[in-house]
Amino acid sequence: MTTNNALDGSKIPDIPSSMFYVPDFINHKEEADLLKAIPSNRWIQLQHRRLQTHPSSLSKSNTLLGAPLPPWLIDPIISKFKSFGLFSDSPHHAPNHVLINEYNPNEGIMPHEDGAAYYPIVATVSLSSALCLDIYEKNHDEDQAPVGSSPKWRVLQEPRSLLVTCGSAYTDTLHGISEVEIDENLGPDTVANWGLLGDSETLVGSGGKNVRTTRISLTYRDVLKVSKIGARILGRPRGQVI
Ligand SMILES: O=C(O)CCC(=O)C(=O)O
Ligand SMILES: [Fe+2]
Repeated sequence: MTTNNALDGSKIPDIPSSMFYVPDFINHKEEADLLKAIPSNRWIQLQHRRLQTHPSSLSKSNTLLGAPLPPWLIDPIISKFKSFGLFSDSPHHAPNHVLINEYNPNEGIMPHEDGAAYYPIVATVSLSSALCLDIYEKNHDEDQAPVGSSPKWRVLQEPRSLLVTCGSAYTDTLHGISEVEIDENLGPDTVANWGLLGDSETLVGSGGKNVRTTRISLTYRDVLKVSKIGARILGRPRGQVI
């Protein structure tokens, strides 16, 4: 991945190349504005979290119906990505799709990979609460984490932080969030991005525990296949699109 060196000091050590962690990527006001802008009528309730998709969910053939993202998902976040050179190598040179996940304490997501519908880079902005993202080495035979296996690495995502996953971290690992109320045993030897955290002192003060509150994540991606059918219906001259 090319960036304009802005992420040079943010690479998480030990994890396969590459994951980058940036604390305080957005400020408190930007966080509050985003939380207010998330529409309350777009949530889809899943068993262990709720989810919304912008501009829309992918079709069965992993195609996105081309449409702009809403302005509140573009500014300030995508503008900041540009200043880091993020997505400059991806086919559309910017993310075109955002999943918003909300987890209450005790909720999470099973170990999985994000897969081939997307260019292999995902940028995650966390809001409201910290929690640990667990990273597993992929079992190449089964394309899944061995049942009952424990994570090889843990990444603590603080509110307002950015986590970028690309390259073999995207293709050769799985990620998940455990269904616990408290992330425990957090310290320099157990948290891969410990040295990059914005506030490790509070964690030390609380005996290495993070008591979760409701956390929202915005995951930005570039969907490879985009259908221009919307533009065609609107009557653009033939031959101009696709
Ligand atoms: O909430 C997160 O940080 C991870 C979400 C995730 O893995 C996904 O939406 O694919
Ligand atoms: Fe994921």
